[in-house]
Order: sequence, then structure tokens, then C-alpha cells
Amino acid sequence: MGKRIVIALGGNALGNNLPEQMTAVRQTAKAIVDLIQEGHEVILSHGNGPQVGMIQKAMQELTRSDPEKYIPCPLSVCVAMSQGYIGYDLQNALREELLDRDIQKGVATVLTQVEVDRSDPAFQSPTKPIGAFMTKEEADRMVAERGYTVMEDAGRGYRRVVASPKPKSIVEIQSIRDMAAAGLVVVACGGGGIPVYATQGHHLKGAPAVIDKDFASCVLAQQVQADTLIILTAVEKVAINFGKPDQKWLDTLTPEEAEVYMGQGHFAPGSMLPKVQAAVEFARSAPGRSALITLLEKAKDGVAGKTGTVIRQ
Ligand SMILES: Nc1ncnc2c1ncn2[C@@H]1O[C@H](COP(=O)(O)OP(=O)(O)O)[C@@H](O)[C@H]1O
Ligand SMILES: NC(=O)OP(=O)(O)O
Repeated sequence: MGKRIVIALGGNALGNNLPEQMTAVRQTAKAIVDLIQEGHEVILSHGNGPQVGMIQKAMQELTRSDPEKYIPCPLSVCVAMSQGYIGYDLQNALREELLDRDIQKGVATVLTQVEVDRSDPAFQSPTKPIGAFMTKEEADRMVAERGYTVMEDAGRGYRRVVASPKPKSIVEIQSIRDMAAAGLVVVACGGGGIPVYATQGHHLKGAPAVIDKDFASCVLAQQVQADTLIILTAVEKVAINFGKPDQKWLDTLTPEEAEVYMGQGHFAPGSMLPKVQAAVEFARSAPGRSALITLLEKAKDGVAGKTGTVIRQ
């Protein structure tokens, strides 16, 4: 029987630049349409780290070129632009793949706002890497010239980091539910959602942050009553002792086991840790719910129980 599945797409599903994204989304669309063809209802979310960094840098260069003509562009607006641009490529790749297989199904991207807490301590300590990788020298220059906060990102180089508050609720959730109920493939909560907080009355104000897409996808999966949250990334399974001689790939994890491993530092912060945290929170949110972490091209096998790491009670 078909399941309702929320799929969070990681960086390798989108690539790091415009041409890479155009190519990557074709493979991504094939993996997703495989699941749709098997009768599953799919709601998609995706990351935006490289893309939002690129957009933000471009907007900043514009302002630097003529500060009187081009006023600074808030980070929340850059997130909205990244949702539009990534949604555009995903929508088209999915549309094409569905038509090629004679599946009559619409695809729609929802520009999604996600509420955060204005007093979230994350605003005071940036942790979310965005944009391209830099050498130590490039990073030092950006700190001096632009006032960036930079961090070393999992042994891969230096990146700018911005605040990443926790998602509380999804503003457009009813529209997402309605569109999914109407049979559309919905792309929502891209880049973790446009971070906003409530001010006076019904007004929502954009926040200078990038929400983690795995945490936002967990909220989305709960709020659409999904059966499964699938986090697609660059590894087939989650490991303990990752990258060490005694590395061990995990087929299943209970929330309790995951907590023990988290406490022992097996999952890297900013990469595997938020995925495992999101998977645990979803698995615990209601009986019968499970999360799967696997490779994009293994999504179908993972849903069939043949591979990936499954997190369930
Ligand atoms: N314990 C672990 N098990 C598996 N992968 C891990 C682990 N710790 C860190 N990783 C790394 O985390 C990466 C996934 O994180 P990241 O690349 O940030 O995700 P995304 O796919 O969302 O862009 C994997 O490709 C792997 O290199
Ligand atoms: N917003 C977000 O989590 O993006 P990445 O997955 O690209 O880091």
C-alpha cells in the first residue's frame, strides 16, 4: 500500500552551482518518480546551503557596487530566492520525468515560511555553513573585509556560517496539505523554509537566518501526518566510528540507541547529527512512524526495506 512520504533532499541531489543543479535534478526526479510510480504520495523538501550563499554574495556585491542604488538584501529574502530557483529546477525535472512515464500529476512549489523563536539562542551563535568552500586565506579575508563569521566545515574547507534557529511551525501548512490532497507533488520548506517571526497583529517579519532543512522536514512530516521521513544524502547508511578503521554501518536504530551514539559523538555536527536528531524526533512523534537515511539513488530500495538506516521505535 502507498505511504505518505516526506523526502528531504541533500546537497548531492542539487549540486553546487547552476549547471550542476540542472544535471543533478534529473537523477533526483527519476528517484522520486520511482516512488510515485509505486503508489506513494510524496512531499519534497530540500537544502539550500550552496545556493543561498551564492545568492547572498551576489546581492552583497550589488550593494557594494553602488550602495545608494542597491539597498542590502535581507538573508530571509535570499532564502526565498533560493526556494524559487531550486523549486523551478525541481518542478521542471519532475514534470518531464512524470510526462515521460505517462503519469498525469501536477507539481507545485510552495514558497514556505517557517516560524522561529525570536529569542532562539541560535541567533547569537552562528553555526549553519552556507556558500562555497574557502581556503583559510580566503576565509580570513572575508572575515576582515565583510565581517563574516567562518568555520571549518567537516574537514572540507572553510565556509561562512549564519544563525540557524529551530523551526517551530509552518505558516503555509494548510496550503501544502490541500495541494497534496489534490494529488499534486508538492515541493515545500525548501532551505528549511523562509525564517520568520510574528510581530504585531498578523505581521510576519523575516529573520536573518537559514533553518536546517532536516529539522524543518521533520516538522513538515509531522504536520502532514506522514508515515515516513526519508533523508537522502551522500551515504547509503549511517555509521558509528565513521571514517575510522572500526567503522560499522547501521541497518536499524531505535531512538534510544541513537541517543547513546549521539552522546558518544558518532555523528558529525552540521552534517549527520541533525539528520539523526530529526529522524529520532519523527520516529518518536507517533506510533508506527519511521525515518530512513540513505542515498538518493537507493531511495526505492530503502523504502522496500533493502538498504539504508531505518530509525524506528
Ligand atoms: N556517522 C556518520 N555516518 C555516516 N555519514 C556521516 C557520519 N558522520 C558524518 N557523516 C557525513 O555526513 C555527510 C552528510 O551530511 P551533509 O553532506 O552535510 O548532508 P546533505 O546531504 O544534507 O548535504 C555524509 O556524506 C558523511 O560524509
Ligand atoms: N538549509 C539547509 O539545511 O541547507 P543544506 O542542507 O544545504 O545545508
